[in-house]
Amino acid sequence: MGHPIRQTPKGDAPSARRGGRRGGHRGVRGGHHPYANASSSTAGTQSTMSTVAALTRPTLDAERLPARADVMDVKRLYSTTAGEEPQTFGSLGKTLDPTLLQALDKMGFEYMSPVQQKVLTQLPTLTSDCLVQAKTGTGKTAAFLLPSIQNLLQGNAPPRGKVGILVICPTRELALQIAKEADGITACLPRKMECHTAFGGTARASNLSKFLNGNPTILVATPGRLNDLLGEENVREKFSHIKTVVLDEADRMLDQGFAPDIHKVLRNIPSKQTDGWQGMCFSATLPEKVNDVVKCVLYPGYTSLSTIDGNEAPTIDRVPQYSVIVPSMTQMFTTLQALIETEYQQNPQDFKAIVFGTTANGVALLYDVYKKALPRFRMYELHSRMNQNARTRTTNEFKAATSGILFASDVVGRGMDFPNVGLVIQLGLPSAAEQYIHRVGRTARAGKDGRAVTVLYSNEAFFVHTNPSLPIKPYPEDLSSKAAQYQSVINEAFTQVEDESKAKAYSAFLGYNKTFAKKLQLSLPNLVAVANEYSRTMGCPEPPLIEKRTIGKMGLKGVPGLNIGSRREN
Ligand SMILES: Nc1ncnc2c1ncn2[C@@H]1O[C@H](COP(=O)(O)OP(=O)(O)OP(=O)(O)O)[C@@H](O)[C@H]1O
Repeated sequence: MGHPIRQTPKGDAPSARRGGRRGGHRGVRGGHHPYANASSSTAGTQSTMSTVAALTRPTLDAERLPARADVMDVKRLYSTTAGEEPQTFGSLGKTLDPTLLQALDKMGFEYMSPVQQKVLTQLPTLTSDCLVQAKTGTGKTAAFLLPSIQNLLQGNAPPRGKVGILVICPTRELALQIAKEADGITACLPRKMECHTAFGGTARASNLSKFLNGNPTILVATPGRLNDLLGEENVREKFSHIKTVVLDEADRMLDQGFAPDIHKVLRNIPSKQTDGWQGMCFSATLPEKVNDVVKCVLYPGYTSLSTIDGNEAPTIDRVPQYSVIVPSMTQMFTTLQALIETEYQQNPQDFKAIVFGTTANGVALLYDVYKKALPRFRMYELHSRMNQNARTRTTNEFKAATSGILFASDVVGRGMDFPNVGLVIQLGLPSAAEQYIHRVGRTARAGKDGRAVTVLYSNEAFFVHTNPSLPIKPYPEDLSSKAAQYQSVINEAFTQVEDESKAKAYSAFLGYNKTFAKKLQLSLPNLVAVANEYSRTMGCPEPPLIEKRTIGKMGLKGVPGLNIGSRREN
């Protein structure tokens, strides 16, 4: 990964709580904290400086200001099924600093969500280690930021220039989103608490220098760039007074893909055993196996909190979930078109949807074709083949959009909060139930309603049967005849899509499905036959060329039906 450590500008606010409680049940360093005790003259100076900073960086400030929540919806949402009203943050008494309460009020956070209430009232202390599970979109971000920030405010702030809270999360987009929420929560402190981000994709040097020369009390980072930076001695020194380490999307951060990176990070910051920092792990999905691996950040005896009943699927109850099973690859694109049209006709007002594809190149192709086939919608694409600027721009645009369709890969499958998405479509086999659940969670957030539809071809249909706890029902309408009517529209759209885009999608399709060939009950020649059917559906007269080396890497050497050759020479 490549990219920035970015400094967060934000405004300062008037009042401060003096002194404050001292927390910590084990060896947390105490000491003066710079946020709650600013004298009025210091606070005044800071305030003026921040105002200047804010004025000179208006765009950045606007980008990072959290939107106000819809209080009425949230009150209904956070009520218990027994009809009990949720508690307000104000009812917590002295648990939270008045400046944090003031900021929450500004953000429109009046009532605690169930996970926030559990964390703030049921943890033995705000610095206790915890493993926390709560459904998607129910406010886990504030649930880990509030106690960790409060801890700094009650006498445990690190010295100036040092990192106090490290949040590690899987994607760049999520890092920015978490940082924005941290900015919101700390917006009313008398003295600015800087939140920096570190993630791949943009200039390293300038951002590193901002981090080193700044005062990054909070750092939100993705593991790759964080490790890259931790290779530098002066960066490691910044972590000498770390108080809290949060793993957001903990099951993802500790799975095979990320775990080595996390372990490397942990080797480069003070040891938990000797330093006693607080560990917090949060996710909507915490499969059993996570319990074996969380010990790298949590002490034995850590507190487990969950807002999900034992056998319940961690998807939001308000989301009706459907599957559409398509008999063959040839109907995939027409069925998606019919589905979008049908859903739109049912809910035309502010139609805002996300369509997840299985691979980045597959998503790019979907975007290319539906831009032509569904011109009435504003289309967006978001995947790892785009540069970071384009990714950030699209993220911000789609967050702000009242309607439109985002074609996305899993870079935004977890954690991302796109307000008012009313429909999530998944096209192709989700790699695991957890991935399915997180994608569904991009809708019905913060009290809003939503629907989710998964479109699978027949060999992929096992996904529904092998995950019986997921409340997926057959789609209430047979879309086949409607789909057939869109054949010419799709064919025409494909004539306008570049061959290169088709070839990349074809290759990605082969690579992705090869890893699931057994589950799909496809022999390798049959897998290639399905991929070739996919390419014919895209209007390719013959299967796109695929390099010998790529075939070898995919483990498809010698499999009949492939068109071996180099696209570059042609
Ligand atoms: N107490 C609250 N009152 C009003 N809105 C809230 C409250 N807490 C969180 N929100 C809003 O709810 C939305 C979802 O919150 P958040 O992104 O933290 O959910 P999450 O549980 O982390 O979701 P995911 O599992 O997808 O990561 C955000 O827009 C957030 O600003």
